[in-house]
Order: sequence, then C-alpha cells, then structure tokens
Amino acid sequence: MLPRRNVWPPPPTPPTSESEKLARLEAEREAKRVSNAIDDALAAEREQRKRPSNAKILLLGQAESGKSTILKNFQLYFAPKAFHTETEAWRPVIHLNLVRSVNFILGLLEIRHPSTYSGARPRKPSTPDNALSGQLRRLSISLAPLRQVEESLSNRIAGSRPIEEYTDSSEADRYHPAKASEISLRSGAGWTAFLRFRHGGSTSFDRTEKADSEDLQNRRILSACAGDIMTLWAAPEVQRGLKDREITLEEQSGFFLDEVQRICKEDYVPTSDDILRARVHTIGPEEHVIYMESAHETMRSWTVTSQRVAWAQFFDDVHVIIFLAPISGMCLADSLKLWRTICCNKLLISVQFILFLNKVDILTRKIKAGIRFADHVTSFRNKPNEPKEVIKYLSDAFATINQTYSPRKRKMHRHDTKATAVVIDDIREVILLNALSATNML
Ligand SMILES: Nc1nc2c(ncn2[C@@H]2O[C@H](COP(=O)(O)OP(=O)(O)OP(=O)(O)O)[C@@H](O)[C@H]2O)c(=O)[nH]1
Ligand SMILES: [Mg+2]
Repeated sequence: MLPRRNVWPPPPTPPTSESEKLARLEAEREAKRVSNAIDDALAAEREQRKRPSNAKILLLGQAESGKSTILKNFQLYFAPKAFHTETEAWRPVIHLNLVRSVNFILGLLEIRHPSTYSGARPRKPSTPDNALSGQLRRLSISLAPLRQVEESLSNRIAGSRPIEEYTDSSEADRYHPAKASEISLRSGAGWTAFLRFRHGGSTSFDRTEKADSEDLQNRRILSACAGDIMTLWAAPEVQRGLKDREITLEEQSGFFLDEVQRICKEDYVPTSDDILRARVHTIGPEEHVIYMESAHETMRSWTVTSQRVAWAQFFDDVHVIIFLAPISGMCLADSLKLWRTICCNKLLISVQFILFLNKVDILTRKIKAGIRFADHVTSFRNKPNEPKEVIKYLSDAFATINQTYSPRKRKMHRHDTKATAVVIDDIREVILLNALSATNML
C-alpha cells in the first residue's frame, strides 16, 4: 500500500538512531507532563469557583493592639507573592521609623528645658543639657542632614508632613517620647499611600524622576550616617539621658536602632520581619482584600477591615470578628470594656468572635523582669505570677464577659500568640466554617 499523504499530524518518521528515539520519547514525556499540569490547573480552578468567593473579617482593637500587624501576617501567609511585591514600598517607612528615632535623640540632647516634653520629665538629669560632650556636639552636626531626610520621607509617604504631631511648630512636640519613631497615616490611603512613593505619586515622568533621585539621595545620606548613628546610640550620655527621662526606645514600636548597619546600606531591601515590625499609626478604618495565592485555599479571598471598636455595629454583615486584646500593658481595663460592648451588641448576634490575646511576649518579658501582675490587677490575688497563669486568667475573664453579656449563647474561640502559622490555621478554620454556613453551603 502506498503511504498516505496529506495527513495531519504527519506520522512520526521512523527513528534513525537510538539517540533520536530517546529524544523523541523524552519530548513525548514532557508534552504529557505539560498537558497534565494544565489539566490539574483547570481542575483546581473549577474547584476554586465552587468555593465561597470571599470571607469578610473585621479586626477590632484599640490603638496599637496589633491590627495592622495581624493584617500583614495574613498577607504574608496567604498572599506571599503580593506581599513581597510591596517590599520596596516599606523601605521608606522603615527608614523614617529609624530617622525619627535618631532625630528624637538629637532633639532631646539639644533641649534646654526638658519639661517641655509632655510626660518626659527627667527625674534627675545626669547631663546638664547645655554641657554636651565634644563627641555629641560633633555627632549632632554630622547627623543634621537627617532632618532633611525625615522631611523628604514624610512627604513621600504621607503626601505631606505627617499629621497631628507636626501641627505644632515647636521642635520638642514633633515627637512623642513614648512613640518617637511613629508615623501617622490616614487610612483610605492605607497601604496605597506609600505605594504612591513607588510610583512617584504622579504619572508625570519628571515627578517620578525627581522622586527617584530624592530616594537615592536619602539612601546615600543614610548610608553615610550609619557609623555616626551607631556611635550616637551607643554613647553612654545618650543612654543615660534616655534613662533619666524614663524613655526606653527599644521597647517602642518601629525601633530599628539595633539594625542600623543593615538598614542603612544603600541597597537595603526590607525583610519580612522588618516589614512586620515597621510602625505606622493608622487613622481611620483600613480595608484590604487578600487574594489567596494557593490553589488549595478554600476561600478565594478575604476582605479584612481593621477598625477601632466604636463603629463595630456597622459591620454586622461580617462573617467573623477578630478582637485583639493586647495583654501586656495598662489598657487591659479598656480592652475588657470594649469587649463587653461588642458582646452585648444585638446587631452582632450572629457574628462569630475570635479573641486574640496579643503581645504575650511583652507580658512574659515583664513578668520575667520581676513585675507582679497582681500589683496591677488586684483580683489576680495570690495566683502564681507566671505568664501561663495570667493568660488563662485573662482568657477566662473575656470568656465570662461573653457568656454574661451576649444576648444569645455564642461560642467564642480563644487564642494567645503562639507561632503565627498555628494561629492563622485555627483562624482560617473558624472563618471557613462560618463563611460556608453563612452561604448555606454547610
Ligand atoms: N512584641 C510584640 N509587638 C507586637 C505584637 N503585635 C503587634 N506588635 C507591635 O505593636 C505595634 C502596634 O501594632 P499595629 O499593628 O501597628 O497596631 P494597630 O492596632 O494597627 O495600631 P493603630 O493603627 O495605631 O490603631 C507595632 O509596632 C507592632 O510591631 C506582639 O504580639 N508582640
Ligand atoms: Mg494600624
């Protein structure tokens, strides 16, 4: 029989050699692998489509309770690629946190009447303010360009000089002694506010070029100042001056003075940990949609809104409320009060609650340093002064409020800060179950 012509695809020509035969087999295997991968991806997409599209989560907590931090943790965990594309945008924030700490110290040294600092009266200043050593005087001159860097970074991040603190013209009021490095940012702008920095804040090529050259200049100044910043921070006079005024910068949010060498390098790229530690005080509610990057994730996205408590009743359509209660500080009574407000709210009757006892590491450190919890919360009485006991005591206190004040019996899920991944896994479970039942899929 004559061979058939005009057949497509043409029949493979018989192998002419063993190596060609092997190459053809390998090519067929590869084609099969690609085809299977496409089938798998399509199947996963079909599966994804069947799933509820979005879980609505409300993060509630007072100022500095850790709302933005947990939001960043969610992003890092569920959408790591998107999180890492924002890395560059965090660099000016981290630099500004650092520069503000330095400028705060310089301001502190120059101030002749420390009582103008609200709440930072020295008990007995060991260095007269007008008797700076030669070394500090030299440092305050060599680090003077950091004022300019602070202005420039603030402009780029907040679009103008940061809000409240800068309204007073006095240099001393520029920084809050308890929040020296903090930057305030209006939400709405939210994360995108400092994305503007990346994109130059304008489509104009000139503006972008100007922004880039300013950015480069700031990084050069920081790099040139690194050694002097470290000398300043290590100077006994500085440490003594801060101690006299009862200011512990290393315990404040956005503290980066222990990482100067790395952070001031011209080619510095923030790590995930740096980003989690960067401090921005959010003004107003913040909303962020997290698109799950893993095909195995059950939900397609989470819409996470972070809020202080007052407006919670306007969010009765959320699936889950995560309430953040930092247990390390003096604001415990406030947290318990806010929790009660949420529990007794009739509009939130069908919303599930997850209680997140936060900042356990700080509590543990304080207890190890000899602080007695019962001295601050007398009802703790003579229970063992151990972090575990304190956590259990507080967790029970929150649970009792929920039982007592909820209009209807409501199961509550409790967590303290374990490994983030474990907590997120648990939270995911609750969110998933609740979102599925809300969409009548269970
Ligand atoms: N040590 C410790 N610090 C934490 C923890 N959670 C949050 N922080 C820090 O606490 C500071 C405040 O956290 P944020 O997430 O900015 O708090 P927030 O609730 O968004 O604060 P506002 O925007 O001011 O309302 C940040 O510097 C965090 O790094 C924690 O579990 N342990
Ligand atoms: Mg915040």
